[in-house]
Amino acid sequence: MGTNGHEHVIEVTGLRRVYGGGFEAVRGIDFSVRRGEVFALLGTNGAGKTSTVEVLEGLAAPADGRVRVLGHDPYTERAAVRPRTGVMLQEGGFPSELTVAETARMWAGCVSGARPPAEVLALVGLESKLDTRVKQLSGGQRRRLDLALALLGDPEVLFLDEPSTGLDAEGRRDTWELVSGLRDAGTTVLLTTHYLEEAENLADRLAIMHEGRIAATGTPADVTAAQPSHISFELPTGYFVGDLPPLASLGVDDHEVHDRMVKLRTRELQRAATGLLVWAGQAGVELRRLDVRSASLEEAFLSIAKEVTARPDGGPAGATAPKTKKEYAA
Ligand SMILES: Nc1ncnc2c1ncn2[C@@H]1O[C@H](COP(=O)(O)OP(=O)(O)OP(=O)(O)O)[C@@H](O)[C@H]1O
Repeated sequence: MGTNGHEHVIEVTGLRRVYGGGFEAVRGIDFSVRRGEVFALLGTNGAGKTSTVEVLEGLAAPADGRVRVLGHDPYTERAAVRPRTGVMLQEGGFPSELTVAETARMWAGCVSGARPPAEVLALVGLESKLDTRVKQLSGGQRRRLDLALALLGDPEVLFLDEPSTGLDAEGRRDTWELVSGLRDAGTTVLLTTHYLEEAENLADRLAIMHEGRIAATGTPADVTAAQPSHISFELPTGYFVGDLPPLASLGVDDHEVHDRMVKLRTRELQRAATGLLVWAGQAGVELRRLDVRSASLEEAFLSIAKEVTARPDGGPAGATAPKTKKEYAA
């Protein structure tokens, strides 16, 4: 697709990434991100999110497949892509003796047409820490500094690897507001996160990665719609489950009963809830502790994660179990 109008500014086709020891961390994935969209990559630990984002950032070459950022190959055409993108790595490393203001000035020196450092530091709420040495910042404040530096070049595309890890609830909200504001101003954002609430709040579209593949993708609503909803209530006194209308006829997939609490799972929430309430109205009974709930992104995520654990080998599809990042670093 072209690079004007509603173009895809990030395009990933058949991407594979294989590490030195032969471990295939990314096993052929496809997705694209449109201009001005926030796209979230979610996944279990070791799913391959960072391995994917590093290729998009031009830090590593794919073993196979095609990746384009703003119409360019980010690895071989780094010079064309880098000035138009902002990158917040999972672990930013700064000289710890420099102050916040010095760090931002130093970074600005490496960016052509950089925004005034004080401006981006104010955007992330670090204006009162300008003279504080980096080593004296809290973990959350360092993440904010990371984000400020990613914004210095006023990027068209922003890569954020776990931007709110280590932030307190307020800091996380501030980051969400900042990212929403950037999106409203036309910035395309690709972020990885472990916070499902963050993806639900921020992402226009998302992909859930699992063992190097994309297990589910779409808008948060699309992804949750694929999961069953739940209805629970207490069986009225004197009634048995068999007294309820035939559950299959209400679109109920399965049910369980514990201590008179009935739990129904259905992909047709309205039909099931209506059938149940009409039955209760006609029978003249009250359904105590009634709870009707659509699936959440968390349920979608957990059901994908559960599929792994339920598999006979209980582990990743590859022959060798992946090592931790620390083991590789050792
Ligand atoms: N340098 C490396 N060499 C070999 N394997 C690696 C290397 N870095 C990561 N891996 C492996 O690749 C897989 C994917 O790692 P990656 O960091 O991309 O996952 P992630 O989804 O970002 O995980 P997390 O949520 O834990 O950050 C993991 O199994 C990891 O152990």
